[in-house]
Amino acid sequence: MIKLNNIKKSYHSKKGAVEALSGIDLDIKQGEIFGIIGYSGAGKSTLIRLINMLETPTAGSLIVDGKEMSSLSKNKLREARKDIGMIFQHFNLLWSRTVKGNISFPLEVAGVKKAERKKRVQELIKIVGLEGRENAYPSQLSGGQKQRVGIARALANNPKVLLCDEATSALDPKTTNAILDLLVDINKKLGLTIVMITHEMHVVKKICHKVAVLDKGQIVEEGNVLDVFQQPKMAITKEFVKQVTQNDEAEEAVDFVKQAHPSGTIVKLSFKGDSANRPVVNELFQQQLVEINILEGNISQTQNGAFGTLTLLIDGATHEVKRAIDFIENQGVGVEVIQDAAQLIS
Ligand SMILES: Nc1ncnc2c1ncn2[C@@H]1O[C@H](COP(=O)(O)OP(=O)(O)OP(=O)(O)O)[C@@H](O)[C@H]1O
Repeated sequence: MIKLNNIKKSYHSKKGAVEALSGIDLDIKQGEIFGIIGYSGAGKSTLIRLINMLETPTAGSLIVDGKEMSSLSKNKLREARKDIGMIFQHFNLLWSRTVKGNISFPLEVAGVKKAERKKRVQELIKIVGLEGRENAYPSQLSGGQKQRVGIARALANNPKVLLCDEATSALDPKTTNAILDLLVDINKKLGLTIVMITHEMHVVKKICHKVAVLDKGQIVEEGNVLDVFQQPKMAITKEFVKQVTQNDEAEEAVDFVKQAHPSGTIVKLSFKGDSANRPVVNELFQQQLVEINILEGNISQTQNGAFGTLTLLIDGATHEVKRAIDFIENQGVGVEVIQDAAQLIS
């Protein structure tokens, strides 16, 4: 649905040229929710604004729904943009228009007749859950409701792609989750391709199928969300993953146990997909060949399945500890030895 091939973008400022994007390749498939994560200044806004040609690339090819965007005439580009909706961090609503009026606006611009417009606005209000708020002005709405208006407006002309520019960054965690649930719902019901830029890994974890990590104008890592969470390769990706997996209190507890039980073996298990649902530890308990203490654990749900970690203190004869770890690994569970009292790794 969206293909970027060696896309570059430079800005010229008084201080000289700034290369915001230096050779981006991306292939976003129809119906995917694709997250692009990066810190401030990484080039996220530039990248997302390129997809609907609010910015023009300095070099490279950009194909959306089979069309090379940079070679379209003004009229053709206007047409192509109808297939690409966009929502923003600060909603960008028209403050003098009601909810109805805001949602109706892109339909008016597209020349849709009044009766049809009215019907479509009602449909959109239902999709985004704003029934009863049709006549309210933006100043009378909560942040979440404002973003719902933004979403309805972006969907008005039945786009194929929805671009989300830090769409939940101005919202509290509960409202963020409600808006993310709505986006997943829309993706499923309408088969819409969604591209989100964000600096929050929670957003990626909750709704994206794939993720690309943007750093200094380059994609440094990309993949299926579950794979990236379980095996982040680059240091920057590890930092982002920690945003949702790090539990400082649990780490302190593990440090305490390490000192208190220097003769125990501590292992961190990582579960992914199906292995997260297997009663591996229960089976070890039942075998009664080693002593097991659970030190910490967590599980997260992504659009590609569950992943989680469990830290165990295992005590017993060396060969039994080794057997227990082999057993765990044979169940498709990752094992990282944190304290190697049984000298498993020689
Ligand atoms: N219009 C512009 N003129 C000059 N430089 C620009 C312009 N827009 C962006 N830049 C520069 O390009 C780089 C990437 O900016 P961009 O806004 O795309 O990053 P970002 O990841 O979206 O960051 P943020 O989250 O802070 O908006 C930055 O160095 C920025 O200063």
